[in-house]
Amino acid sequence: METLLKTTNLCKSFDELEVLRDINLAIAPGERVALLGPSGAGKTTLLKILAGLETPTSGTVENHAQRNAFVFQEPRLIPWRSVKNNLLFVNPAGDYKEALRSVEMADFADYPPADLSGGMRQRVNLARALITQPDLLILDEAFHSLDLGIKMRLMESLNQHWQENPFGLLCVTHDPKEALYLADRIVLLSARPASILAEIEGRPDQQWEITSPDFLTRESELIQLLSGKTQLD
Ligand SMILES: Nc1ncnc2c1ncn2[C@@H]1O[C@H](COP(=O)(O)OP(=O)(O)OP(=O)(O)O)[C@@H](O)[C@H]1O
Repeated sequence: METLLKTTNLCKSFDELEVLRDINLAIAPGERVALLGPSGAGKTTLLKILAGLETPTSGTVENHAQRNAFVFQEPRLIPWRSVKNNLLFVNPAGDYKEALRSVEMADFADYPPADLSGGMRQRVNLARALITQPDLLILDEAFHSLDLGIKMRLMESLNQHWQENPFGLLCVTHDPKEALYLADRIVLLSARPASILAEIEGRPDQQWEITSPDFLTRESELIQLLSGKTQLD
């Protein structure tokens, strides 16, 4: 299998605190993977290692992506630039209008980030990642404080972007709905120290509807699995 991103026996401890244990994760070009795990398990730490913001205690990361885009939990917009100029800063030739439209922020191009709500800043953060046309997009709870309606529409929009130009996606979430909707494959993590418990199928095809009986059945199975009511095979 051609690999876009691969971790081998990745381990991380902060002094005595063991956070990641032997994470072996591989993502192929154009593949979408969700990391689903309990709060405090070590998911953000894993993404920070992938972004080069933390060093692993042991193990390796291979990243073959040409253009990586990271969306971290807290928006990291440049405060003195308008929304539009935050996007043009990362890609001066990019279509900022289209990027803002896809996150329903087209009317706010000239706003400074300080005049937006937290959820709006999160959406601009996502637009800023999309405008770089990444071949690897890494999302850390990118939709966490958004209401269900906008969350669904943004996930649909992300899906559209992917269909037009498939990119590798690694998204970290607590939300089974998000994992099932966005990802082809779901990696379940244990509580800290995070290790991989299981890998299960996510979205089966492009026709997958979030309100279909099939989706709801899978969602409830996943919730049971996460709450420990079902044994993994
Ligand atoms: N720089 C650091 N120094 C010491 N401990 C840290 C550091 N960064 C994270 N930790 C600890 O590592 C553990 C995992 O944190 P992390 O943020 O990776 O979890 P998470 O799975 O992303 O959580 P959540 O889903 O709640 O965001 C926590 O116990 C946290 O306190």
